Amino acid sequence: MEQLNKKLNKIMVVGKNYEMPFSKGILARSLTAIGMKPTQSYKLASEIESILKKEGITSILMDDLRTRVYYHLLTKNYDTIAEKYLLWRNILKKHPIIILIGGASGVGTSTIAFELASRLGIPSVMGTDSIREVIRRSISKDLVPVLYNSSYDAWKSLRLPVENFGCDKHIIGFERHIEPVLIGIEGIIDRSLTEGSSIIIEGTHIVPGIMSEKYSLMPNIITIVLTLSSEEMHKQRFSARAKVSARPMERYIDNFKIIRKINDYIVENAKYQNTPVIENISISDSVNNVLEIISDRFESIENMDNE
Ligand SMILES: Nc1ncnc2c1ncn2[C@@H]1O[C@H](COP(=O)(O)OP(=O)(O)O)[C@@H](O)[C@H]1O
Ligand SMILES: O=C(O)[C@@H](COP(=O)(O)O)OP(=O)(O)O
Repeated sequence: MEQLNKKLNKIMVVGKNYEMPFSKGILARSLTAIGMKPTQSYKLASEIESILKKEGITSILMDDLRTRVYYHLLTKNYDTIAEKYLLWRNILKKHPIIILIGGASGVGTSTIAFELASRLGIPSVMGTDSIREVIRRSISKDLVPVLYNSSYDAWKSLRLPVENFGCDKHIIGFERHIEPVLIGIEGIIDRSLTEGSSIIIEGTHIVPGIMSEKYSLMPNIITIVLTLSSEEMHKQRFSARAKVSARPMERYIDNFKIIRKINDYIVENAKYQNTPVIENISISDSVNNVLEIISDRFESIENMDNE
């Protein structure tokens, strides 16, 4: 095998449970995640690859690769980045990180989730609309009709006449709609914690304060809410999405007032729960904001070891 790797000029990176070919892209993204400019990250990753090849290495342990990256950063005078790199790698290695990204339809939860996953090397991203689809298969429409609507038109399936609801019927519909989905979300979180694997769960069904309280006490479960204060910008996101997916914008524009109400409701809950709220105007600013929030949690995540 080693001979073959040499012939193919391939370097295998060996982790605890898996091995994969060395990728400059993956290494560069992990450096970008801690604040290095993409061009510098890629240059550094290329330098490390050249050194490994020059030394005739065909297989390297993940831990050894980390150490090499750390020292290479030091030799290039990236001292702060080197320390940050070590800290991030140690945290991600020792603890599963569960990132929950909530926000009304169209504010950008899936976009930010995928971007974050790529930067952090988190292998799983799960949309709450997919979780909802699974739950739909196990709960009949007759039993929970609101589950079969979208978040913004669930109110149409409320059984009692709408005037019987003291509160806002759209919000009651939304709350009833997300409730069964929470069972699935919590199941996935529990499974990830038991397996020790990191995951990002995103979608409109993530509402601060509505999930079981035990999760808010775990520092490695990080909830973030995205919003757009500008209604105009929010509307434009639906048309942008319609251009690249099979989701027509009309449905969302027709229900826009209710979607905005859901946005305000999620943001209000977030503020009440001290959950960070990010204005998702620029993708890179939003991602950097989330990365900062995660690194602010490092100390408490590390302390989990001592409890
Ligand atoms: N920060 C951003 N800047 C510009 N466009 C964005 C940004 N975030 C998301 N988008 C775009 O907006 C649309 C809706 O985003 P999406 O992630 O599908 O929303 P959600 O998952 O919250 O419904 C997509 O076309 C996406 O590419
Ligand atoms: O229920 C909802 O608000 C959206 C959630 O999906 P995102 O827009 O958040 O991806 O799903 P829909 O039923 O419109 O397919």
